[in-house]
Amino acid sequence: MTLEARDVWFRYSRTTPWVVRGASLTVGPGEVVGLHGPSGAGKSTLGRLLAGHVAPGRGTVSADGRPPAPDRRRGVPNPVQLVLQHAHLALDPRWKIRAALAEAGAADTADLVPPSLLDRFPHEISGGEAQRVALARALLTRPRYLVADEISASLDPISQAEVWHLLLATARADGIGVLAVSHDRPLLDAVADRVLALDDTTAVTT
Ligand SMILES: Nc1ncnc2c1ncn2[C@@H]1O[C@H](COP(=O)(O)OP(=O)(O)OP(=O)(O)O)[C@@H](O)[C@H]1O
Repeated sequence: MTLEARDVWFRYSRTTPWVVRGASLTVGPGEVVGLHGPSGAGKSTLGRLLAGHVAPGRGTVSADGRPPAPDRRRGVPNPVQLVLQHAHLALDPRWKIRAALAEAGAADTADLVPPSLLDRFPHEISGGEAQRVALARALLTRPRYLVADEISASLDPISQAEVWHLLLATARADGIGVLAVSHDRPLLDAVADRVLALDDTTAVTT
């Protein structure tokens, strides 16, 4: 039972260079793996591949042995959820927070989102609060794995700590495997069980 990329290659079109070149990594249930590397090395692209938002040109991606994808026929969400840096962009500006969470099947959000936020629109909450909502929405789908791509890069230190506390406490309690993508090596050292480097030429190394 793992989230796994095996010798994955990806390019955005047939005429452009490969941006992920033979990357392999695993994330186990309840494990927090950091992914670090220079700008443009392909970290976000690898995160999108692991969440099934794009398909590899070569190699395979699997979550507990299956391609990461929602089962729409049965109404089962994607077991791999992706949370990104700019949370406001992930929230529909026309929907109040309560509705955004309800769409994710949220019955009880009390532990994840302060009730005072529920009747506000996304433009009426801060960046840190929006990231908390985006994270809550992903967690409420009860994922097996979560790819957290620079989720705290735009936040002040207090909001950053709150978002990571929420994520790590839930991941530990529910056995969710986390791939934490960041430029911030000290952050990864603080939150991850192990940190991998995606260098700008080839694959993931420890
Ligand atoms: N939608 C896209 N279409 C074409 N090329 C893209 C697209 N998204 C990313 N790229 C290119 O793919 C390469 C890898 O980008 P990616 O965002 O995965 O790197 P990264 O390691 O996450 O970078 P950063 O740390 O700066 O966010 C870059 O050269 C980028 O310009």
